[in-house]
Amino acid sequence: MVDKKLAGAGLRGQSAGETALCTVGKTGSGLTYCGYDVKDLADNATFEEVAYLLFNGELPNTEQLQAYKATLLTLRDLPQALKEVLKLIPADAHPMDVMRTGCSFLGNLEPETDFSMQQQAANRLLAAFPAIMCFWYRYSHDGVEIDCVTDEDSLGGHFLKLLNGETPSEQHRRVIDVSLILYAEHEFNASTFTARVCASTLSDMYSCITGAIGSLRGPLHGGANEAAMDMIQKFKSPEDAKEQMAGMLARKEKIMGFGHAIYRESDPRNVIIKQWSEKLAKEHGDTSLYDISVACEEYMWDTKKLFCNADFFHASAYHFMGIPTKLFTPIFVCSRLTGWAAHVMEQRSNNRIIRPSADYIGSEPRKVMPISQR
Ligand SMILES: CC(=O)SCCNC(=O)CCNC(=O)[C@H](O)C(C)(C)COP(=O)(O)OP(=O)(O)OC[C@H]1O[C@@H](n2cnc3c(N)ncnc32)[C@H](O)[C@@H]1OP(=O)(O)O
Ligand SMILES: O=C([O-])CC(=O)C(=O)O
Repeated sequence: MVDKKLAGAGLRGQSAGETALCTVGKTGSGLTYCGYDVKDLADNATFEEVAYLLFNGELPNTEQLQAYKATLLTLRDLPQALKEVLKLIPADAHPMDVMRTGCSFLGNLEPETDFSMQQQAANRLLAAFPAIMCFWYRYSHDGVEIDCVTDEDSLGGHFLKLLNGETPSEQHRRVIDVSLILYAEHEFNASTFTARVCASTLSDMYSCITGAIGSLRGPLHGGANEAAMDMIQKFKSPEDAKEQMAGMLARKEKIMGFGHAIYRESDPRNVIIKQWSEKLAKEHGDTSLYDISVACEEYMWDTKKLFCNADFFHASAYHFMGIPTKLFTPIFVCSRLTGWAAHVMEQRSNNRIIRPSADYIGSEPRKVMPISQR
């Protein structure tokens, strides 16, 4: 993994602090959580183990994992007042706005009044996010008030069961788990940095996470998985994809799901989710969307040396699992909450308010003229 040459706008290449949580573009496949390669974790761990790792710095043993999952299990249901708020949000609302409101409102009901409650607040959001997303979605789209408690052992399985009302297959449970692992943490990305800036003012956990959701929402960040889906669905065939992408590039449009602020040659998460997308395509019985995605990948590399980031093959993978496109970025929230909260805790453990300087490019000093003379 070669480092991208980093310089210029967007604070690129400037260190904005220290972290023990993650490296991006440095060693191994290019992404590590607390020293573990993301591929190793995706192959050999579950999302709950990764959440525990990010919060504690070490992977859990069997007893610790069982205890952690048992804690999360008790925190999955939503307070009635939050359900009532979610019922007020219309079906055409942006689901990331729903997540933002859900997070913020829970912070009103169960505020983090003291930093000794930080792990509790993080656990609560981790356990409740799938229900916040699915309760709103099923109520606003199908008029169904779902039960927010399921017998699914994992958070990924819990989400799929809340969404579909039926027990997910082993393969779907595994894919969603891998996806949650891949999205969990990524150093000082825009949304995590938002959370850390907020934490540096000694604000509460819910405010930090609400702000981070707002940053993740944009199509240059987490919103790209949804935008990639909208794009590939418009392509009729691999040949059509290449033709249309040529037009987009000629018009200087950004191709969503490609490129990265740090990686230069590849995003290590892509190869993992791409393999799962291929498996799911075969299970689905129609591989055309996967074939179109592969054509996009080849075309972008051949013409622009741009590679798929984590978001691109997530689009087809989620689609093959029957997940509505509008829920793609909220799933990212359910996962990245672990990284965000771990960064908030790390910031608090050695805090100085984050307050950079700016290069002034405005007017020279001048006097206020009376309004009648302007
Ligand atoms: C999980 C995540 O958040 S991963 C990121 C998800 N976001 C996307 O997929 C959105 C599409 N991608 C992008 O907009 C960008 O690649 C970003 C925001 C991810 C990174 O931005 P930067 O670090 O500024 O990109 P970078 O410096 O590599 O850009 C180099 C050139 O490639 C172009 N470029 C980069 N990505 C793309 C793209 N996806 N489509 C078309 N052109 C692109 C840039 O416009 C730039 O061209 P220029 O020099 O003529 O201005
Ligand atoms: O690191 C970034 O800039 C964006 C990204 O891939 C992530 O947050 O997962």
